Amino acid sequence: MSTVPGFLLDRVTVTRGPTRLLDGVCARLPAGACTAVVGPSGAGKSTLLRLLNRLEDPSTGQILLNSTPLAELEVLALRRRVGLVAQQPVLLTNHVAEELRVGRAELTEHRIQHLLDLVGLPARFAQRRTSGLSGGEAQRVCLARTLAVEPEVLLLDEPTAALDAVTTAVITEAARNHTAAGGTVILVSHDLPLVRGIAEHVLVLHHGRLVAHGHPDHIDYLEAG
Ligand SMILES: Nc1ncnc2c1ncn2[C@@H]1O[C@H](COP(=O)(O)OP(=O)(O)OP(=O)(O)O)[C@@H](O)[C@H]1O
Repeated sequence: MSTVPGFLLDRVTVTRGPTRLLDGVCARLPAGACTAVVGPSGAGKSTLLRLLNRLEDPSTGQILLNSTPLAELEVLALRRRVGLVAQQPVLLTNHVAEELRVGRAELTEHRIQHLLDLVGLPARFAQRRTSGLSGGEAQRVCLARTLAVEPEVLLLDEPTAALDAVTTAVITEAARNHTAAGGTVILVSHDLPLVRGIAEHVLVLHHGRLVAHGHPDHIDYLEAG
């Protein structure tokens, strides 16, 4: 097998009972770029994303990261390299500063201030209780918590769905900054203007199958949106 930077999906199938959520998907998700995964509801987009940090495993086929099978990597170590920002923010602690230290206990005050700044939250938010945050603020804290671990890959699962314009702009900027710094972004989104704005590469799924891939300018699915 040749060395392929980024993820390589090799005939990946995911079955649940009689249902094929993904069906023989072969794809490359290049390192250092933003790849968007698009397609209609139920196409298997979130399932694909969840495979990339092993929240799920393929039923058959395999996934390689920089030519190493994910199955050979220790799961927690993989999740530090491949950070997920989910559609619904899930906060795990009572205070924002504590939340940012979930994956990196030694985070300094200075670094916490920097992370809050990156996600457009004022410094005083470090002392805020997580229970009082708005949906957009909670999503930005989740993004900061993921960035705190400095993952090489950022998985964004519908991160801007039903959020305010400021939060959407912050997440878009974070995705751009991540690839500009050499990192990899995999974005699942129904927001086709967002996809056109930040993705260099698009995968189109339909009924669990990869039906098109390439540059956003050459993807009919984006034109229809
Ligand atoms: N555990 C499961 N058992 C059976 N079917 C499942 C299971 N998990 C997901 N599905 C189904 O698999 C299909 C793919 O789900 P997935 O969440 O990956 O789609 P999606 O493309 O992300 O959809 P959306 O855009 O609506 O979020 C859906 O039809 C879903 O209902």
